[in-house]
Amino acid sequence: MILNRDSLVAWLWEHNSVHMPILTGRIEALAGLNAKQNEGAESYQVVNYGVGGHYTVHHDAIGNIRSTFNRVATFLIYLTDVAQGGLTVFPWIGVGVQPRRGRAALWYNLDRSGYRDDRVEHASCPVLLGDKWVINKWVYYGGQMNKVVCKANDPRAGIVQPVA
Ligand SMILES: O=C(O)CCC(=O)C(=O)O
Ligand SMILES: [Fe+2]
Repeated sequence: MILNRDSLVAWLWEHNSVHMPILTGRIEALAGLNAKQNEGAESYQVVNYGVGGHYTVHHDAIGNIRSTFNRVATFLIYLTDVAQGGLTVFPWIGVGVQPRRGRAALWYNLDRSGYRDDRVEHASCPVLLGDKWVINKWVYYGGQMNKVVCKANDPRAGIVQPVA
């Protein structure tokens, strides 16, 4: 038994269903990021928690390494309402997200230098009543080159564009 986590996990790939590329397109439109599997992101991770199911405080970034394959952002989609419990909580910033079918949360795991931002440690509180289903989309740092760094006049790029 894994103590820090009690949930079932499966992976969904872009080619597994015609719906996946549509979902990816929506994530890209909302987040302004490249969320394509391999190129800019991981495949989808589907998670199911039953009563008592939880995930203790953790960080989605892999270690504290600057890697183009580290998870710059998390797009978490809630597939179900949960009758009681099951919130996603961010203890350092004091935010809790109540699962609601169709709701999504987006946060950045890395800072502008590519190191992990400890403030976004989070947990999934135990499900008290009902059943919780979510999908994770982890977006890679390196996949955003043409979305942010090389896009003219994007303030997130941190590059001052010469005024003509
Ligand atoms: O289920 C949640 O609310 C959060 C899931 C999570 O943090 C993860 O799978 O990394
Ligand atoms: Fe997480």
